[in-house]
Amino acid sequence: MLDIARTADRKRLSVRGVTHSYGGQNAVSDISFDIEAGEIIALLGPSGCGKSTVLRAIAGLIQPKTGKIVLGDDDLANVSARARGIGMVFQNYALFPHLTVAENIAYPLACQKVPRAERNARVEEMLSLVRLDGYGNRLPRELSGGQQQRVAVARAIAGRPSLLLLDEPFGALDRALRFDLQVELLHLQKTLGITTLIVTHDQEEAQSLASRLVLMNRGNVEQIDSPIAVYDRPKTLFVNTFIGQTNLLHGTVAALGDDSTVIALKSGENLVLPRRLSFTAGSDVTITFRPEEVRLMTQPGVNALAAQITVSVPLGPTLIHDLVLDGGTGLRASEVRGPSTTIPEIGAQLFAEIDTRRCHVFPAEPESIQ
Ligand SMILES: Nc1ncnc2c1ncn2[C@@H]1O[C@H](COP(=O)(O)OP(=O)(O)OP(=O)(O)O)[C@@H](O)[C@H]1O
Repeated sequence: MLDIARTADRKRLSVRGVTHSYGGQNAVSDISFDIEAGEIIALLGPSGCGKSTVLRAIAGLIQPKTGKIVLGDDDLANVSARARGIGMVFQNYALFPHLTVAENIAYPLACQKVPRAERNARVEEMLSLVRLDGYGNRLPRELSGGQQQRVAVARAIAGRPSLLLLDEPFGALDRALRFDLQVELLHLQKTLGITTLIVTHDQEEAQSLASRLVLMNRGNVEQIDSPIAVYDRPKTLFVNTFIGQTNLLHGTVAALGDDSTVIALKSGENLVLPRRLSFTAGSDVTITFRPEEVRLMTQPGVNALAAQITVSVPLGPTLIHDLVLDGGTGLRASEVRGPSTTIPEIGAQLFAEIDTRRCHVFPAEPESIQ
C-alpha cells in the first residue's frame, strides 16, 4: 500500500448553517451539508450561486458571518487557514514558475518542516502517483496544461491533507484531457481515501466524480442527493432544468381522480398523469419530462401531442429530434438508434407521446402564468 494511503487521516466535514455576505448582500445563506470521511462530493450550480464562497469559508480564506464548520473533531472557527490541514487545487492555481516540479511539490512539505530525506521520498511518491516520474527537474513552463494541473494535485496532496478542495480544477483544459484527468483524480482519491469537495459548474464532471451532489442556486442549497436521484427525482424546477435536458410545458390542473390527474395544456390538449397530484384543481403548473421520455408516433393517442419535426440529428448511438407543437412550443425527443431506425423528414407531422409516469410537476413560476 502507498505510504500516503497508510497515513491518510480520514475525516468527516460538517458544514452547518453557513451564511456569508459581501458588503451587506448575502452571497450564501444557511448552507448545510456533510461529507463523510473518504467521500467525494461536488458543489454544483450556475455562475455566481456561491460555490467558491462556501469553499473559501471551509479553507479559512474568509470568516463566515454565521455557521459552523467542523473537520473531524475540530471546529475550524478556531483554526487558522494554514493549520487546517486542507489541500487545495484551483483552476489557475499557478505553480511557482521559478521552482522545478519537484520543488513545487516539496513546497508545502518544507513549510511543514518535513526533513529533507523524507521530503524527497514524498516528492518521488507524488510524481509516480500523478504519472510524472522523471519530470521532477522540469520547470512548469516545460509542461503541458494537463501535466501542470497534475503537479498542482500532487502539491495539494503531498502534505497529507485531511480534506482536498478542488475549485474548477480542470476548467481550463480541453474536453478529452479533462476526462482523462477526472478518471485519474477519481482513481487517486479512491486510493488515498481523502475526503474531497470539488466545486464545478460542469454537471457531467460533477456526476462522473462525485457520490453525491450539493446543488446550489442563488446562495441556497436546493438538493443534496446522488447523481441518479438528482436526475430522476429533482426536488425543484431549478434542479430539474439544471441537470440534464428537460422539456417544459405549462398548464392547469383540470381534474383530480383517485389515481390520476388531468392537466390542461395551454395548447388546449390534455395530459393524463397516472397519479393524484397534491395540487388543487385550477392550479397553474409546469410539467417537465426528459427527451428520452418522448416517443414519436404516427397515429394520435392518449398523451400524444401533435407535433412537427424541425430537425433530426444523429449523435452517435442516439437520434435527437427537435419538434414544434401546434401551439408553437419547442420539444426535444431522443431515441436509441437501431439498424432499422429511419430519420424522419423535416416538417413531418407526428405525435409526441409523453411517458406521463415519469413526468414531474412543479408549481408554475410567476413569469410562466399568463
Ligand atoms: N470578494 C467579493 N466581493 C463582493 N462580492 C463578491 C465577492 N466574491 C463573490 N462575490 C459575489 O458573491 C456571489 C457568489 O460568488 P461566488 O464566487 O461564491 O460564486 P460561484 O458560484 O463560485 O461563481 P463562479 O462559478 O462564477 O465562480 C456572487 O454574486 C458574487 O458576485
